[in-house]
Formats: sequence, structure tokens, C-alpha cells
Amino acid sequence: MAENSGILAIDQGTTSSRAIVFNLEGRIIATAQEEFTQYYPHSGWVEHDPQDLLNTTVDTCRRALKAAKAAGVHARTIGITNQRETTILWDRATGEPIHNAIVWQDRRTAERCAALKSAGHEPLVAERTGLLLDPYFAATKIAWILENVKGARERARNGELAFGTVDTWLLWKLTGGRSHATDATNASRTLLFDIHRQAWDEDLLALFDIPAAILPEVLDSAADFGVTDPEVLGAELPIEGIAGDQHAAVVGQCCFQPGMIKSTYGTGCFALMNTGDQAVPSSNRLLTTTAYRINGQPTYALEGAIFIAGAAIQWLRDELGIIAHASQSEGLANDAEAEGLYLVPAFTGLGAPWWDPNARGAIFGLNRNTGVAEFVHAALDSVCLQTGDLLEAMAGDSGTAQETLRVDGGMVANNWLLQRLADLTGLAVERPEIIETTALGAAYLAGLQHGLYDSLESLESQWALNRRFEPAISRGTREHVVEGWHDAVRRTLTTGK
Ligand SMILES: Nc1ncnc2c1ncn2[C@@H]1O[C@H](COP(=O)(O)OP(=O)(O)O)[C@@H](O)[C@H]1O
Ligand SMILES: O=P(O)(O)OC[C@H](O)CO
Repeated sequence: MAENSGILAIDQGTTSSRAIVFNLEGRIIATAQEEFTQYYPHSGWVEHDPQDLLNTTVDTCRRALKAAKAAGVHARTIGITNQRETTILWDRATGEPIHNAIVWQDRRTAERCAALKSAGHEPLVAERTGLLLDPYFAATKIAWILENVKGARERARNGELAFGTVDTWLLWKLTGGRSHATDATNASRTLLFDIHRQAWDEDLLALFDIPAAILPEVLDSAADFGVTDPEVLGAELPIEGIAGDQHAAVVGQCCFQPGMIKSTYGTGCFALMNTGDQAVPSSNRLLTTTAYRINGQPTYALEGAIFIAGAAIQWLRDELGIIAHASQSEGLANDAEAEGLYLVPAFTGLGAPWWDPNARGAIFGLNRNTGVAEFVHAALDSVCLQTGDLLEAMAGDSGTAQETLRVDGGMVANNWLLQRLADLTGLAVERPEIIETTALGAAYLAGLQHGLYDSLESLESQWALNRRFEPAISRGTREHVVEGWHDAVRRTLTTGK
């Protein structure tokens, strides 16, 4: 039986939902993916329809389970990984959302955050949650919904409403409304969770004026979250792993030793460094977060979060229409003459280490030769240069300079990007065989809880290198490009740094 066992991973991302069935060796047996609509009601606002998130998840799960079955592999358990911070409130009785999901990229609560900051609340928030007062995180999004949907605050106080990040919403729906839970990694992104005590924090709930009655129970990342309702998924399966997508990627990349870093390139880019059992505070405006929690024991990470990575390529494709497919970016960048051209992709503000929610995108250094290829080159460069800023901040906080970076996510199919990343960061960049590491991490967590693996560490031997990219430009050239980048960023910031 064991050789036919598989694990279903649900990866509910910002632009698409994916379901992947892995075998126990971490190989992909079946996969299904569906995109869904992004809503931009105002400048800086981003929403999803929670029903779209659910429908695309259920549909892709059904397709992947069917294809895996045809290949002789039966999923025994489910792991969920998800876009983080995205906030949903729904009615406990009907299961109906009371507002669209407010997506992590949404900046509508920038003013609220600025007011809380001016009132001097950031040190307490940072000390307890490891985060900063930025609209990125869930708390001010929840407060916005409670304030802007008629009657919501009272219904919340009466226990009629439930809050969840996307994992919790899917768990609720997949279990037919029987489980209202999340894991410690997702809770760590709300601004309401004390990462040291690993518990919801009453002072923070009071600060953001959020009733405790809406909160889900917080479990380990490998835990018994519930069992799927066969009417929803067509099968009764346990859900035994949950982690935010960037945390799941730490697990999928087997970054189990302190000091190891992974960087994931999807819509945004998120670099996490494992810091073991120490929640290391940042002096460089990085985030401190729970990387994963097993048997009640949290492992922490330092995180650098960039809001726009692959989304810059999507913008070239969907808004400017200058490329037809993301994959074209590789050949175009290779042919470009883009010396001195910089795109600062602050479409939804800038994340780490700048944290400027009001900044907006800018391009510098246009000339008569600037064409499609140069735009593409500048977009890909911005991903590498932002990563460089994160790595520098991490080296400062951890006191150790890294030599290698493990990468994953949809963008890392692009070889030009990874060579440029090595060149502009000065680090060796390692791409594993499986770049769907967020899904793989969720599968590992579920497999661990199901007893299919002995420990996370026992999975290290499954990590396999696909290709290593070594830095190939001189330090002087690198410093020159980075200097121009910092100049462009300074001209984009509204915070006067
Ligand atoms: N070959 C490529 N070169 C550059 N960018 C790419 C390439 N393939 C995909 N992308 C970008 O990667 C992103 C998709 O990655 P994915 O990991 O699926 O994202 P998410 O989980 O955030 O939805 C898209 O933003 C897309 O523009
Ligand atoms: O959808 P992704 O993969 O870009 O990930 C989104 C992050 O979880 C946001 O914090």
C-alpha cells in the first residue's frame, strides 16, 4: 500500500489555485491549476472573490485527485498552503462572506497604520508580533471590514462572524463548516498574535478594536485540522498540514538548519532565513515570523517581503500588452541594452526594507533606444536588486553573510533571471528539481502528521539540485548597478529616506 500512497497539496496563491498530488518521495504525480479574477476597485486596492478562491481550489483538487488515481496513486492526506495576510470575514450560520477578500497587496488602510504609528504603537506591535504597522498585514484589513460593512461590528461581537486567512476559509468550506482553525504561521501574519507566547494577544485585539469571538483556533503546522466533507471534495480525507506559502516553502526547500535561506519568486518575492528557536528582532526593518511549528515548538525566521516580483512581468503582459507570455521575458532580457534603466515596481507601495505604502511605481533612465526588451530587462533587474536589499539586511541582522540562496516559485524557470540574481547579489543561486516547493512543504507537513515521515529532518535527502548559478560579474560592476538602483529607489520614496 505504501508505494501507492500520495499526498494532496492545495496551493492557493495570489493569482491562481493549484492542486498537486505528490508521491512520498516528493515527486509530482498529478497537477491542476486555475487562475481567477483580480479586482482593483481603487488605486492601491486589491480584492478577490472568496467564492472564486474556493471554486478554483475544489475544481483543481478534484482534477488532480482523479489524475493521480489514474496513475495509481491515492492521496491519503491533505496539506494546505496559501497566500498569506489576505483577509476574509464570513457569517458562521450561512458561510457567506460579508465582503470580498482584502488581498495582502491592498493599501487601503495606509492612513490607519500611519495614525497608529504616529501615536507610538509600533514598538509594542513589533515586539509582540515581529511585524510592522503596515497595511500588508491582516489586522487593519479586518478593522476596515468591521467598520465599512453595515452591522458587522455588532455581529462580530455577538459571535456571528468568523475571520480567516485563506487557509482558514478553505478549511471551513472543505470541512462543511466544522473546523474554524489556522496554523501558527498564518496567525503570525495577522498583527494580533504574540509570536513568543504563540497566542492571540488581548492588548493587540484592543488596539485594533477586533473582537476575539471572530478568531480561529491556532494549531501546529502539522496537526489534525479536520476531515473533508465528501459532498464538497468528492472524497473524505484528513487535512493534516497548514502553513502560509512562504513558510511552507522553507519546509519544501528543506531549510531546516539555522542560517539557511530560501527566496520564492511568485507574484511577490519573499526571502526567509531560518533562525532556529530564536525569534531574532530586526534592526533593518525585516520581519520576524514563525517559520513552522511542530509539536508545539516554534522555529522562527527572519523575512524580507517584496510585493512585486512576477507581478511586474504580469503587468508587462496584461496592462502594457508588450509581451504575450511571461516566458518570453527570458529571451527579450537577454537581447536588451538597458544600462542605466531602472524600474522601481512600487505599484502597491514598497515592502522591506523601505516600507513605504504610499510610494508608486517609477521608471528612470529612458532614452530613444528604450524598447520592449529594455522594459523587460528593467523589470527582471528590479526583482534581483530588491532581493539584494533583503539579503544585505539579513546579513546585518543575523551577523552572517550567506554564500548560497535556494530559490523557487513560478519565476525561477527563467535562467536569465537566476544568472542575473547571482550576478547582482554576489551569491550562488540554487534551483532545486522541484520548484513547486510551497506545495511540497504543505505535503511534507501533512505527511508528517499522517505518520508517512518520521521527522522533517528525515526529508533533507529528498532535496535535489537542478542547477547552480555562480556570480559572473565583477564586484565593481555590481556595485555600480546597485548604486544606480538605490538612487532610483530614493527618488521614488515618499518617506524622505
Ligand atoms: N519564465 C518566466 N519568467 C519570468 N516570470 C515568470 C515566468 N514564468 C512565470 N513568471 C511569473 O511568475 C508568477 C507566477 O508564479 P507563481 O509561483 O505561480 O505565483 P503565485 O503563487 O503568486 O500566483 C507570475 O507573476 C508570472 O508573471
Ligand atoms: O501568492 P504568492 O506566492 O505571491 O505569495 C503571497 C504571499 O504569501 C503574501 O504574503
